[in-house]
Amino acid sequence: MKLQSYDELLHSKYRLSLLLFLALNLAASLFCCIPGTSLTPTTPTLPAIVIAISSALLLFALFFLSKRKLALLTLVAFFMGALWAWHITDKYLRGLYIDGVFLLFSLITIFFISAIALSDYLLAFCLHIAPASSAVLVLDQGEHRLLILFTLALPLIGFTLQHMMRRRSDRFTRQLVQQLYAEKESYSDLSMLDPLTGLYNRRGLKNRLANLPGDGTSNHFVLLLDIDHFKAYNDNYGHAMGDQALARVSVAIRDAVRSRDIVVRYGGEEFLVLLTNVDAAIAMKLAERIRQYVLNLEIPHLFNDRVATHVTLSAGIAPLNEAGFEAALANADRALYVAKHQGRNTLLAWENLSSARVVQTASAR
Ligand SMILES: Nc1nc2c(ncn2[C@@H]2O[C@H](COP(=O)(O)OP(=O)(O)OP(=O)(O)O)[C@@H](O)[C@H]2O)c(=O)[nH]1
Repeated sequence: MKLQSYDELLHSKYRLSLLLFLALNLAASLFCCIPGTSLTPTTPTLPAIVIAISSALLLFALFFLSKRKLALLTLVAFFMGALWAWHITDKYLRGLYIDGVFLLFSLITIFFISAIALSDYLLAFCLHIAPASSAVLVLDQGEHRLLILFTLALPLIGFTLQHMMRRRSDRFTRQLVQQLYAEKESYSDLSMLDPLTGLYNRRGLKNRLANLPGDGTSNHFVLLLDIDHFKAYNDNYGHAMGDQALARVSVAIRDAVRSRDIVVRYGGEEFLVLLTNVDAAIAMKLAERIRQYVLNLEIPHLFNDRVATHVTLSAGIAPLNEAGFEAALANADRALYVAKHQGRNTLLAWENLSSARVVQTASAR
């Protein structure tokens, strides 16, 4: 789950609470308005009618007009609470309910609506019950003060505690989602990197290829590089030294190209560089710079058979065109193959294969 979807979940919870709150207010106010359903045959009060109409209109608006988050709950809760207080006062002052049952019944109805719909929103909960509770306390004139206070205090304390617990668990869930998301990101980054060299692996290359910048007309080049006689290096200097040499060569390759070029450890001692948005001349210059940087490392390799006394590499380069990446890779591979056979420590362009012109041969042989 993304943080965004967690926020969407909270948003839909908010929306549902608002809908439920309005529906309960509508039902309760209709109960007060419809003749024969009320406790006494009096005409409906104006606030009850206003509650019914405004609840119905808001419900309609929320259902059909907007899916956006409208921060209405607190405002609507207070508005409805004030109307219910007015309704209770109006009815009570008509003198039909003098035994206190009406006040308690009204109070419990308001609490019921709040408890069902607003239990997650403490401010809205308090604002909804406050006007009616104050009205009931004033109208009762102290006759059932203890009973009313008990009816008020018990749910209020209960809901405050419940609200605090829910806030804690919401915070915890949000942190958890955030943490999981961050870990997922870093795992997916790690899975795209080669642990020895820190360069992209094939999975990383695939990912970068999928998000390659440019509009399709850009000039990209695939450069394939292979360390010369690396088996002999391993055999003579040991695998650990071989690893060190690979790491140093990787740094040299990375240093030789631009930050927008994509450097990949393509196989054991084979590297791939995707030179992006570059013309052929610059691509050749960058490729040659890699060859030179690796030579300049002066990693001793006395078994680099007739090539040099240091670690060297050979390279093939080919343009990435409409034929696609696999075709460019195959072309670069062919050029690399020929470069190896032409003596190694050599850079060969695929276009020059027919004439087998060596662009740069070993200057430091
Ligand atoms: N130390 C080390 N060696 C590796 C690693 N991956 C591949 N190799 C070695 O690289 C060597 C590649 O040898 P070959 O494919 O025969 O090629 P080469 O000896 O470089 O000869 P040419 O490519 O023809 O110049 C093998 O000995 C592999 O064991 C690695 O991660 N660490």
